Amino acid sequence: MTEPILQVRNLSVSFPGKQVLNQVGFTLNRGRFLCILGENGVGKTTLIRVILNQLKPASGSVRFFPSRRAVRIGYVPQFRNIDADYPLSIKDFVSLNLAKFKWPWLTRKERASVHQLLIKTNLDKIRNRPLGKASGGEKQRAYLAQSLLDQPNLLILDESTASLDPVAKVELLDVVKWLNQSEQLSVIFITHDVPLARKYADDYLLLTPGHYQFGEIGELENPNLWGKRQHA
Ligand SMILES: Nc1ncnc2c1ncn2[C@@H]1O[C@H](COP(=O)(O)OP(=O)(O)OP(=O)(O)O)[C@@H](O)[C@H]1O
Repeated sequence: MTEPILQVRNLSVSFPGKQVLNQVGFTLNRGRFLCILGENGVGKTTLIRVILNQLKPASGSVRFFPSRRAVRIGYVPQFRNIDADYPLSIKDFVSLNLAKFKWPWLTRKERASVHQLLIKTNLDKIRNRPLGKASGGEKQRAYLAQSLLDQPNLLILDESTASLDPVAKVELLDVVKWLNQSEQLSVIFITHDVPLARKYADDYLLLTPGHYQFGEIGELENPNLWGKRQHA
């Protein structure tokens, strides 16, 4: 086992009239791929918001190792469609997050790092295509490339494969898994897709109302994520 990068302990979150997370705890070790599973409304996004320090928990703690400063977090959101007439090329979209305070153009070093990211995410051949004309999977890989610009060591994918077709899901997650293994990138992947979690994750955190399970993915019994909703 490697050392931890993130440790969550006894985390509870309540909204008016509703407890969402109850004493949740888990450890993400460096270079591990963790998937967070759970039915709609159980608190997956809430947990991520606490980890990103956007929400204060009622109790419990979130610790980063060796320090908060040493952990750079990349975030890939849920798929959002982009208008077909969105004009920026894939390359320019990926470069958007570079802080261009002084010069509007990219330095040689910045161009090289964007170039590398386009190769890593299999977008280099279509780098000049307008993002609006790209497929759903290509758009999502462009978000992934953009999130990698700051060289994160923790990547959070927030239902990023939802609404992609099976081939596009695999293309995205193959890149993430390759980065996870070759660069020791730690990954948190929120998904409803249990087979996909089994294919890519090392560890799982299953949130259920009032409870949770955490362990290695091989120990996960088939959760009925939809049972409650279907019978409600
Ligand atoms: N700011 C808020 N104020 C009040 N209730 C909230 C707030 N944020 C989230 N909730 C509620 O907390 C619960 C958990 O929401 P959350 O978005 O974390 O669930 P989730 O597991 O990510 O769901 P999904 O799979 O549908 O995205 C939901 O019932 C939601 O309505």
